Amino acid sequence: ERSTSSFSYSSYHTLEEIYSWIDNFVTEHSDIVSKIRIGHSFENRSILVLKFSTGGSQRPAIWIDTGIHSREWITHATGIWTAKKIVNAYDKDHILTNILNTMDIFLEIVSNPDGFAFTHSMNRLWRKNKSIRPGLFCIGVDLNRNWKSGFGGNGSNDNPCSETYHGPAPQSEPEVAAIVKFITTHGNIKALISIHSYSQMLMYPYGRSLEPVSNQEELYNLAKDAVKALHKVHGINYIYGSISTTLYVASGITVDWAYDSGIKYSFSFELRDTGRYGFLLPATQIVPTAQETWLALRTIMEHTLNH
Ligand SMILES: O=C(CO)C[C@@H](Cc1ccccc1)C(=O)O
Ligand SMILES: [Zn+2]
Repeated sequence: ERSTSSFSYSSYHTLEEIYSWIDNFVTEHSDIVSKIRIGHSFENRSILVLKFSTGGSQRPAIWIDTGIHSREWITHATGIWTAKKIVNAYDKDHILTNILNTMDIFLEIVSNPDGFAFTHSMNRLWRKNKSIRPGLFCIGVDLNRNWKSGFGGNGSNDNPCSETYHGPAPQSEPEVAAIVKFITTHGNIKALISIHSYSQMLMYPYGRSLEPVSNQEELYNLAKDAVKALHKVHGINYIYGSISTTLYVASGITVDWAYDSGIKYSFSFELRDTGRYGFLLPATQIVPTAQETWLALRTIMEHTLNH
């Protein structure tokens, strides 16, 4: 369709529908949003990032990614709703306006396009990307285990048939390499937020070890404030803490790499629910989930702006 006005923010969408929404959205809000192609997937789909900017150049920025695990459909849907919220809130919500008057926001909605297409066509519960390699008879690498930091450690698997297969080498996957290249080249990313589902958790590094990060106290208190803001909207409870102590040890993960690259405000969300529907969260919960998540995101972005 020609415009986003007929797009339903309370439904799940296919890859094609999301990519055409992105084009319409950028056209309709070209004063504040632009589209950047940061690379391509294993099956040669474009990897797209939305840039929200009110001026300047190379401003300090916030990175948000959703959909790195393709079956976590609530995360892409939340990313789309959040994009719309940002353009609607600018000049109306004073906290978001302050953020965007100083910082840029980068949002990658479909971080694993091949896996996402596969969840629509063949296997709704597919998690990994779709890379194949000679001699291996299982498909896909877990894109949340393919990062350099702690690569190959506990909580990742060297078996290509495993759901947490880390791949042959750090950043071996084009979907990960594209983000690393973008963030490293940009050089001024101050916060990274990688969004998963489900479990209702807000976590920070490290995943690879139980060792606390240097600013653990600050991240703990920020997570507490963010979770409190989230709870106010629909009464949903989140737990929070470091990944390894709150969930389990996981190595080669996005937020450990970000933190070790100097991004001191690195967080991972696990959105709704706690297991009743799991990855099959009903579409009726998309908007409520996105609304509450926005308050937590804004809290983290505001803190980043002020520190
Ligand atoms: O996706 C998950 C649910 O599908 C759980 C996530 C938990 C996690 C999230 C962020 C960092 C490390 C682990 C995972 O194992 O990669
Ligand atoms: Zn996940």
